[in-house]
Amino acid sequence: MADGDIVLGANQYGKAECRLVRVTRDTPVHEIEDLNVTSQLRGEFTLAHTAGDNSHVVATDTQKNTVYAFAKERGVGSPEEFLLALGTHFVESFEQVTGGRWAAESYAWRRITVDGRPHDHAFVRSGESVRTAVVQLVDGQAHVVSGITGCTLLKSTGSEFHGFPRDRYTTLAETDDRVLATSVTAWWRYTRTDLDFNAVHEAVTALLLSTFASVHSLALQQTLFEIGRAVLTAFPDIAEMRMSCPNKHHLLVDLAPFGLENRNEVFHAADRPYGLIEATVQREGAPQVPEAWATVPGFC
Ligand SMILES: O=c1[nH]c(=O)c2[nH]c(=O)[nH]c2[nH]1
Repeated sequence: MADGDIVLGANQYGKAECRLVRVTRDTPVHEIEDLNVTSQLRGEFTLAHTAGDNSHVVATDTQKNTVYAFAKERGVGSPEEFLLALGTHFVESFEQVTGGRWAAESYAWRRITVDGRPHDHAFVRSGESVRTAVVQLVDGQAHVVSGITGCTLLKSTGSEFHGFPRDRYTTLAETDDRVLATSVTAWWRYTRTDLDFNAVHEAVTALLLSTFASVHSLALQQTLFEIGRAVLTAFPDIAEMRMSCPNKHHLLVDLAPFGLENRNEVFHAADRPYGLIEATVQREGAPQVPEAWATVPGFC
């Protein structure tokens, strides 16, 4: 190959956003699992790009069909297990597939209550956030990163912000009582693939919420770190946690022109611009695994 030749770099391909609803109807009490699954293969696909030779190309249509067939044959169970099964299948079935990325969002439903009783087969979309998972197979190693997105939280007190530097452009008043609101996107990386992912996900989410509520916040940065610290302390199988949180500013409305006092009661919920606070919380000295994060959107 001569210097200056044009060659193919990193690539992956697959079917994005396979919307999958699995109904488990072995008894009159049905269960539903609702996912949006993306499958992307990596491996030896050079000739498909450079010569139009598709002999290695597992069609994206086949990848989509596999998602639905697996839902029938093995069920979902948890998004993480489902994605691990998909990835393992493609790597083991096709020599040219050396790895890939399998991702899912999952949406929660709860039963509709009728006459005080949960209905057998009628549901209402619920959930305060969307659950997310990314499984990657890289050099024979499985990386599992789970998370939540769109989890909107608010504290009406118990939040301060002061002590920041002031220069000629600073107008923000110091405060020892403000509204703190955010929409959490969080990801955490597991060190194992044989966990009860549903149970751990529920427990991590509950701990995230309770820590947000109970930490007396001196800044959103501090709240994020405390959430990460709580999660890593409680779950030894989680190696690190990343969070991306807009600071959804609630601006005190000046009611003085109307002769009214505003004692932290009336706010303008501003939508932009917003502070954007992002942080990783990790165990000191633990090995870094950048390949697990490379395709998780929005993180440095
Ligand atoms: O929690 C906060 N962190 C900041 O960095 C910041 N900056 C700002 O203007 N308000 C806030 N609030």
